[in-house]
Amino acid sequence: MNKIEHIGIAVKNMDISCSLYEQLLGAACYKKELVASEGVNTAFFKTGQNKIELLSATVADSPIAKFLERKGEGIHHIAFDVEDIVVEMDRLKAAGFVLLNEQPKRGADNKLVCFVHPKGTNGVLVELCQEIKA
Ligand SMILES: CC[C@H](C(=O)O)C(=O)SCCNC(=O)CCNC(=O)[C@H](O)C(C)(C)COP(=O)(O)OP(=O)(O)OC[C@H]1O[C@@H](n2cnc3c(N)ncnc32)[C@H](O)[C@@H]1OP(=O)(O)O
Ligand SMILES: [Co+2]
Repeated sequence: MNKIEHIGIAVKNMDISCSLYEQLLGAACYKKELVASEGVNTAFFKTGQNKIELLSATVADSPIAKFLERKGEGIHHIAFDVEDIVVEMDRLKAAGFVLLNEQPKRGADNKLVCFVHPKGTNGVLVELCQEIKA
């Protein structure tokens, strides 16, 4: 795991939260992206080496919608940057962690991603991110 790639924050209203985080961080959102496969709209902010990812739900039956229903707005996941996501997935599987997708899947911001079940990480949803090189 190279570094924290982003911290994912679940929000109810993307426009309101984007304005709030632009004020809070003193930085404009540099990318907004729909990830239909996850039922999310995302908005990214750069904070030095790391990023903040705001996530709002586009469909009722989606991870973010369910999270908001259960827990309300707040930190949803921590994403780590990895060199080779398949190598890391194999390492974590061998170590007994439960992966939520068998194969890397397309995430936002030009990444391949995989999620680790929070049950095995002290209740923290962890995401692995590998940059898709041109
Ligand atoms: C990929 C695009 C973008 C990117 O960065 O590129 C994203 O980050 S998209 C982010 C949204 N997508 C995901 O989160 C995919 C992975 N998540 C899942 O597969 C599910 O959300 C899962 C399996 C974590 C939970 O789904 P489930 O249907 O089981 O939800 P429940 O509400 O029944 O919860 C079960 C159990 O898990 C706890 N839980 C749920 N979400 C979280 C969370 N974010 N952090 C910590 N714990 C979480 C929930 O509290 C329940 O625990 P229990 O003890 O049973 O109450
Ligand atoms: Co994420």
